[in-house]
Amino acid sequence: MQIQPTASHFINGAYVEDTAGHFIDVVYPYTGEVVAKVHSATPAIIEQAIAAAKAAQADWAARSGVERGRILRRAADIMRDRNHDLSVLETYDTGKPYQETSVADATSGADAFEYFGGLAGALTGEHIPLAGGDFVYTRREALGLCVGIGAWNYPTQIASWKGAPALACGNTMIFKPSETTPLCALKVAEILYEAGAPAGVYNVVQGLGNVGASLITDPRVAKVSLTGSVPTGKKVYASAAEGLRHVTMELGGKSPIIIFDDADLENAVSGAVLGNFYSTGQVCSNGTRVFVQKGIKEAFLNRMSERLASGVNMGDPQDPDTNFGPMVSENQRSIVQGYIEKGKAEGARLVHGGGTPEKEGFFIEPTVFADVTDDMTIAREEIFGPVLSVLDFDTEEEAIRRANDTEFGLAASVFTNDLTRAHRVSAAFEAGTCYINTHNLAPVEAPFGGSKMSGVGRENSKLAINHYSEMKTVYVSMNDVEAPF
Ligand SMILES: NC(=O)c1ccc[n+]([C@@H]2O[C@H](COP(=O)([O-])OP(=O)(O)OC[C@H]3O[C@@H](n4cnc5c(N)ncnc54)[C@H](O)[C@@H]3O)[C@@H](O)[C@H]2O)c1
Ligand SMILES: O=CCc1c[nH]cn1
Repeated sequence: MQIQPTASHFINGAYVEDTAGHFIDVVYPYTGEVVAKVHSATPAIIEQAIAAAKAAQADWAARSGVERGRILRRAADIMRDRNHDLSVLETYDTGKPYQETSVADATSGADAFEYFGGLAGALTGEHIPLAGGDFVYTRREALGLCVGIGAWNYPTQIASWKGAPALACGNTMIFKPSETTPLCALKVAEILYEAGAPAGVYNVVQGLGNVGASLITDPRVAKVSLTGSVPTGKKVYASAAEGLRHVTMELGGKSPIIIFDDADLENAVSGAVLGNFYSTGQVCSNGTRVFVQKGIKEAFLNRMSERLASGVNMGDPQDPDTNFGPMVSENQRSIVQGYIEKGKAEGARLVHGGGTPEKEGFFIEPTVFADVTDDMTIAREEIFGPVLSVLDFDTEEEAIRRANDTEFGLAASVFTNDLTRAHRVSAAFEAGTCYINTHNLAPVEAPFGGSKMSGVGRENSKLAINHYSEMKTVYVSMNDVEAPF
């Protein structure tokens, strides 16, 4: 399988290159080897992409929703047919195990194109009757040229979650992947074009933050959707505000999982595993502050340690038996190591892991701390790695107050067998995406996004349509015009 892309950028239906742009190395996190190289976009490439996406938009929006939807659904079918190759590529790009990528990445992207492809033909305005026979009708219209900017943890999913609703509504898109994982979005662009999306409708340009910044300040751009960290979100939101552009901000988190004494222990451990160690802990909605009620705490810690000791298979991410891969980069591994050292220094009790195995690749062991207090750095800052912190509590009121005591508000979950408590706690959470007796699922049918500093707007579900379109009001008079003079 070829890992090196045909060229760095995909613009106007073709791969394009400008070797004047500096090199970005694509490093395979399992071996540390450079497996591909792309060039960062030059000002000429950025201009080419903006001009192409702008020129393509009117014709794309003028097509019927059914036609746009058919193309998106065809793209979904191609993605599913190529799931194996796309998953292998996702694993090279990120280091996530093929066991995960083969069920969670291209499949999630295909779900987005299928779902929004299905909705495209059903997008309508409404008719509003008024006094005297006058009426208003509304037209749901595309915003225009949208820019998507991605993080490195889910490159195919992010490129698709932004592209699918944008294109369904009649917008065109320029997507800039993370410089750490530049490969997968190119495949999404290639597939959309093959499925029948006209040239210029979905484009990909490579680069670091400066390329993203140039895209979002161009007056031809109507909207920016970022998936990234809170510090980047603040900068991008501020730049977008200069031009009063629409925004979606999918940012970081420090989400709580609350486990009550009456919870099913095995399910609670499974939820905490999913919420801390899936994708080697590199998931935005991870529940890294695990509040465990005192009566179940020791049983929870024992079972978690047993499951980690017997269940984790760390190794070659392309091996389908591997279920725990390396961190995405050496830099991310050293950030996580720094947090583990802080956890120890600030007095948390290391219950499991904490080390870096003697093997090639940017591996770090799944790590569990107990006796974590609310003021410790590992309980306050997003780590974005496989580090689970257990904090114990006595009462429901206390757990909710402490769970909400964070600037973030991405996700939250509660594990209990008490039905009314489950809904009461979910209502009290200050978070955009809540779970009862599970964690971290993100089906395309459900809104996904954050409250507080974790973001603005929602991806997925019918709500995403509102973030990629706007309503035009048309007032129709059926009467003579009354004027004062
Ligand atoms: N809420 C979500 O849905 C979600 C999903 C995945 C990841 N994330 C978050 O993403 C972060 C990890 O990803 P990361 O390290 O790639 O994030 P990051 O903020 O460093 O970078 C994200 C993207 O923004 C670009 N960028 C950086 N500075 C920019 C600027 N000034 N203008 C425009 N673009 C700029 C980067 O090149 C990259 O493509 C974590 O905080 C994680 O929680 C959130
Ligand atoms: O990384 C954040 C988005 C996500 C959550 N679950 C799967 N993808």
